Amino acid sequence: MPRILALNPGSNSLKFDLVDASPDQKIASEGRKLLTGTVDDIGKQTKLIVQQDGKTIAEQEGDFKDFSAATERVVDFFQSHTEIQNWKDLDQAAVRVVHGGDTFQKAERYTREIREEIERREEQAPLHNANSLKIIDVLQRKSPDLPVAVTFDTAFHHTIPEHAWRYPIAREVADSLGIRKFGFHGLSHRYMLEQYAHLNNKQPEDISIVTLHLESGSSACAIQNGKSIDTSMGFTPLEGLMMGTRCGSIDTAILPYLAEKQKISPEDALKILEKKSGLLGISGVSLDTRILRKRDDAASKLAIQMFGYRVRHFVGAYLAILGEAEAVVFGGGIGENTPEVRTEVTEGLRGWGIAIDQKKNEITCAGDTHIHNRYSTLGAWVIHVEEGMQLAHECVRIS
Ligand SMILES: Nc1ncnc2c1ncn2[C@@H]1O[C@H](COP(=O)(O)OP(=O)(O)O)[C@@H](O)[C@H]1O
Ligand SMILES: CC(=O)OP(=O)(O)O
Ligand SMILES: [Mg+2]
Repeated sequence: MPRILALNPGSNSLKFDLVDASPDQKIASEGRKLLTGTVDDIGKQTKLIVQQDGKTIAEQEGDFKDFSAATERVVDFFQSHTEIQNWKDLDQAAVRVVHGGDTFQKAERYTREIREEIERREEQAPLHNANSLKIIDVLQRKSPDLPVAVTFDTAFHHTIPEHAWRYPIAREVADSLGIRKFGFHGLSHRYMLEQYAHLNNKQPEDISIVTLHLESGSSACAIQNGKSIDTSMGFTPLEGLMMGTRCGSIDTAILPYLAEKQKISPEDALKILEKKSGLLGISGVSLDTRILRKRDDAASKLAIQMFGYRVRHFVGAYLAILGEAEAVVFGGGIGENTPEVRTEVTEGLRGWGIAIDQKKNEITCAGDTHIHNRYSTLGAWVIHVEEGMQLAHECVRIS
């Protein structure tokens, strides 16, 4: 089986997985994850952590000032731990790219032309696209013969119909500037769909569900008959749900008002919405629900309550858009590990038929499971999203 190093630059972290994946496998979870690792809080003095079968096998402190420095250390780790992984046995690197616009519908072999497309979208994904290129540059410098493939968050959403991807703003202006909804986190929404179908012995094309990718960056997706028909992120990954540091959807008139009143540029005003808002901005403490859920102060409680409220708002909208749906699926660091958020979301959906088994909801489950009880007519599931396995799955087919 081809051995793939999957690299996933998030807004805040670099995640990586070493995966054996077969071009014949039907879904990502059929692959085998050999190692997994993260460098969290890039830009700070932080740690590279590598795990094998749930056990930490390496922990290295360092100054990971950017994604290039983090990737260097990841490659160094693999090249120096030949007992775990002989670098020469590696068949491919698979790199997540957040913004591929409407150009890409599947994974691609990395080329100069692909690089230009990624660069063209940098402005619209300022926390992401440039970092994918930094990763690729380091890989190509340190290992020039290693084939590199890329896959795009936007690809899964190319099925969204025009009435949903078009913003209700002047057509000529929007079309001349390419302003439209693209949607992101496609790897994760596709993973949740295919895993849900697998667990329920169904084909993805027979599934209509709402998937929720909830972590530092968060988004919801309405999936009808196996296709994305709407998603909460838009032209950029700022729209939609409240996130770790991003505000999500707000009145657009706030941006110029903020700039004028604070005597700052629109770019600096945007930075407040991108980096100083969300869970961090409301709690004043942290973007991390692991910290917030243990705190008793009103601001931390409000942050979690608002986060859940806004997720519920989108779930309600997407159930209405779908007309018929069989489940709501929670995934991502927050979706998988924060029962308070799942309660906040599902309590309000009792009228739609969701009935939760509170015990199941409280325990952090290791595997994928449903958290509804037997009276529930709408399912509620927690699926542990493996974006790295999905990356490997999508890229192995082009090698
Ligand atoms: N065990 C946990 N308990 C509660 N919240 C968690 C846990 N793990 C992760 N989270 C939440 O998920 C966020 C990070 O998610 P993570 O999956 O590491 O990805 P990313 O950096 O891509 O957003 C954290 O900031 C925190 O809010
Ligand atoms: C698109 C996006 O916001 O990605 P992430 O959640 O990995 O930062
Ligand atoms: Mg992420």
